[in-house]
Amino acid sequence: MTQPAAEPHDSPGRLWELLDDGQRKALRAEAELRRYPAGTVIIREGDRSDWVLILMTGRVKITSVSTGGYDAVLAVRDPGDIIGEMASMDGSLRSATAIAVEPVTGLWLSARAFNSVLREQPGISVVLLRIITSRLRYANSRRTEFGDSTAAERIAAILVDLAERYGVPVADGTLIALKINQRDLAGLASASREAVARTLRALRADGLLSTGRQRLVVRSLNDLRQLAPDDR
Ligand SMILES: Nc1ncnc2c1ncn2[C@@H]1O[C@@H]2COP(=O)(O)O[C@H]2[C@H]1O
Repeated sequence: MTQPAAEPHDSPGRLWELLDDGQRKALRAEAELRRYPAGTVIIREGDRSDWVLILMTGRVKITSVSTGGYDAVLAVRDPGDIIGEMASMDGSLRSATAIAVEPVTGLWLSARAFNSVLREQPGISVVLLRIITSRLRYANSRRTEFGDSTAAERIAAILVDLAERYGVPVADGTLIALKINQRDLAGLASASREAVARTLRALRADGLLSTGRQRLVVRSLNDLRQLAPDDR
């Protein structure tokens, strides 16, 4: 799989890429390398556990049980990102579930070791703060952008985001190089599965998208952008 594109929405970037050599060395000194096969539930929502994983290879999807009772995808985390920092920093239960979409390797640190490195290297905390601030900004913008939008517009916005982050040029457009199903799209767009199926059908009919088994090709990113809510 190709390297992910930079995150949209002015993200500061991924933790590992933002650290200097000394900061990386301090984390590495306290870490164990752990591996998780594709499909592993690495973190389970509601569990009481406290450790972090800095992803070195493989992607992870972050899901949370929605009011409808199914798992809604909140985000996809890429190599360089950290997961598990929330419970490790505030001692609360795990806020979401993290599932390996691909085989994952990462640097694992207990919360105690992680917090002690943060105390020794306050620069890492500053980077983390920037990342968490950007996540809140993104959540806020999603709420306002998505507030008045239709399900079809939200789905279009999510497809644009995914194509920008994970797009690989192919003969007929931009392939979203990420295993994602209609249920995942529904979670990301806060839409029903029926709305996703209907919207994908309409986009296919309009020649904006082609779909196969877990294969999505955006045929015209510009046209799709026109359908997404305005202030993206
Ligand atoms: N909205 C989100 N965007 C990205 N990552 C998240 C989001 N919500 C939760 N997570 C990650 O999922 C993890 C679940 O365990 P924690 O609550 O310890 O820490 C959480 C974060 O690392």
